[in-house]
Amino acid sequence: MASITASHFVSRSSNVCSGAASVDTRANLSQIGLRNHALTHNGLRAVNKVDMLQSRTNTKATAKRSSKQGSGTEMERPSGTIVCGKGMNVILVGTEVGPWSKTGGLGDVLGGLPPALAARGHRVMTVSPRYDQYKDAWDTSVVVEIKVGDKIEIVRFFHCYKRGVDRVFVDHPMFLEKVWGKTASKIYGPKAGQDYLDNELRFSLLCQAALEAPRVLNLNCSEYFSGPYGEDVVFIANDWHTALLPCYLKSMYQSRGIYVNAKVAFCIHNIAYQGRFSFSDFSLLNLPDEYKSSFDFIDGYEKPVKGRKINWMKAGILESHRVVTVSPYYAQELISGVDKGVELDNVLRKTCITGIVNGMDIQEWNPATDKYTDVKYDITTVMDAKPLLKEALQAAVGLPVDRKIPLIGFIGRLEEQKGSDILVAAIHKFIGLDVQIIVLGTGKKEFEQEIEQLEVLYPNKAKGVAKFNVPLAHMITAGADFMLVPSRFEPCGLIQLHAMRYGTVPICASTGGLVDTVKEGYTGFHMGAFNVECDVVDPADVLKIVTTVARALEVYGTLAFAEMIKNCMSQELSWKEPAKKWETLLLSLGAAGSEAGVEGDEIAPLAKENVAAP
Ligand SMILES: Nc1ncnc2c1ncn2[C@@H]1O[C@H](COP(=O)(O)OP(=O)(O)O[C@H]2O[C@H](CO)[C@@H](O)[C@H](O)[C@H]2O)[C@@H](O)[C@H]1O
Ligand SMILES: OC[C@H]1O[C@H](O[C@H]2[C@H](O)[C@@H](O)[C@@H](O[C@H]3[C@H](O)[C@@H](O)[C@@H](O)O[C@@H]3CO)O[C@@H]2CO)[C@H](O)[C@@H](O)[C@@H]1O
Repeated sequence: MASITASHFVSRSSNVCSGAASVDTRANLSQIGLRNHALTHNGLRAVNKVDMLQSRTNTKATAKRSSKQGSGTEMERPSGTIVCGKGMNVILVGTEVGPWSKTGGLGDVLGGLPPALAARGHRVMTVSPRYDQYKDAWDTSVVVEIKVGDKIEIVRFFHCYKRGVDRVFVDHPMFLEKVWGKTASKIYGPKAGQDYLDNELRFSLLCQAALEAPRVLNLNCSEYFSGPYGEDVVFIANDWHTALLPCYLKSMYQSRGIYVNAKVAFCIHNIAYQGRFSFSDFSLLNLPDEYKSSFDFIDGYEKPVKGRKINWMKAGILESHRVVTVSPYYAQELISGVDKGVELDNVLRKTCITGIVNGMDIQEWNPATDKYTDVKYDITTVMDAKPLLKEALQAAVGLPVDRKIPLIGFIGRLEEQKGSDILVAAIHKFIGLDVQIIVLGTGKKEFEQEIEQLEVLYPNKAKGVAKFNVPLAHMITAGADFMLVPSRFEPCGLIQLHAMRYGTVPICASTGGLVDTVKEGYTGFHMGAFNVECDVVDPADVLKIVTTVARALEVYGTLAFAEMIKNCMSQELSWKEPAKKWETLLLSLGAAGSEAGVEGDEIAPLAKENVAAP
């Protein structure tokens, strides 16, 4: 994408728009274009060879489900039992789902939000590619044929049930053969900045498979739900890779009386990646011509081709029933102008966009139980534990071990978005202070080389690790005193949430979700907003980092600093509140079968397992 080059720019939930409310622009169009390959009840041939899951059918659960659908007898509820199955059938679709596949925050969200929705009584499925031979996911033996480009592809579904969520994995060589063994780095292309040439076909296949999954998979792992999800579902499509889902929903299914009540919420995790391709590629998507206008896009850039293009994200925004992003402040930024809206600001102004701040996975990121750290702690023991964890971290990366020296961490994808280039320029200026810094990230080669140079220049003060290293990410989050987040733009940001839960005080740019989640002087230090042009390191931004780091170091070790650590740790940062907001939003779409999920004691065991703070 152009630089925040064409690219990139420019309360916890809010709606912003300047035009009419989100409208389903095609709801009344009668669709033609039946697919020209084998069709059965669902428009695709579902070959349900052996339904291995069927053997686990739970009749009690079936009865509960039936009562929800009004076709059975309401079961008597003994007091104290968990009541689920009154809520929605929610299907989240995405290219990453943590912990199975993750290159960054998208994987975290698809990992953490679904269990929190399940804990509110909804039946929840994720659909994502099977990039690896996941040990915990079984072959359902359910196979469907899907037309992708001009070929019929055979797709198999794998499945596991974890933390109240059906995790469905779409198995096809376009995913497994390319990515096998490299889930953290090769999902989108052979290396950072380089995409697979067939990404449009890969993600077309994902979207179509995701539309099949609720209808063809007979899932019976849950004690509370059984059978296929059916057609009364609401989809959450995530980022440009899933933008075809609402288009296929209408053109292939609703036009033929299938999924008539189904709805789609389209969630933007990062508007910098939009899926812009040659205009002629529209023919690869197998969509009726009347959809062309939703994809039609002209920019001034030459990549991937000069001039007129198709833009997947634009179509996702226009064809979905609701557009969401991952923080209210980012929602405002997106409609503020062409820079921050990355040329989709005008489209978003028309459709409306709602911002809901992400939560974080408080099971994976828990200082009291973290499997990657030697010393466990909570808010009562943090001041004793952190110096020990700092020493362990210093020793692990080869910096001089000294618990008194303030230590700054950085974790992130090394893309322009994250501002690692601005940070490196600032390090040259502040490294003379009494401070150490550890930078962890992977991404663009030039940025990886920059961070790796740090230890050459400042062997006793700085260390750059160009690896995707989850244990080290946890050690930095626990052992550092400060977490630097110098993002040019940041839709929400999870790094600062993880940091605060570990009592590591963020020093952050004032953009996107960083504005919504970090309070100056109370839970962190704000540097101000940075220049969003990605191809310049603005000296003014370098200065902002240097002066704010100096300001933070002055507070380090004082009573005020201890207070900030406690403020950080005493916050509710889990998915619990965001899940409520998502629930309200999804219910407002009126997907059939929707009822508010149950809350409190009745679902306590599930809720505890999924979202409650230990
Ligand atoms: N080298 C490395 N080793 C180990 N772990 C690493 C790592 N580099 C990154 N990570 C991990 O990846 C995740 C990054 O999450 P973020 O939300 O901060 O950013 P990202 O830009 O990827 O996500 C986008 O989507 C999310 C979700 O909506 C938004 O919060 C965000 O603003 C948006 O840009 C964290 O869990 C972090 O620990
Ligand atoms: O979870 C981390 C992020 O994952 C997604 O971003 C990926 C993006 O969607 C892909 O298209 C690709 O981006 C490359 C882009 O296509 C290419 O033209 C060039 O600009 O390089 C980009 C980086 O390689 O990879 C991205 C991950 O690195 C998701 O869309 C984001 O929201 C997440 O932040």
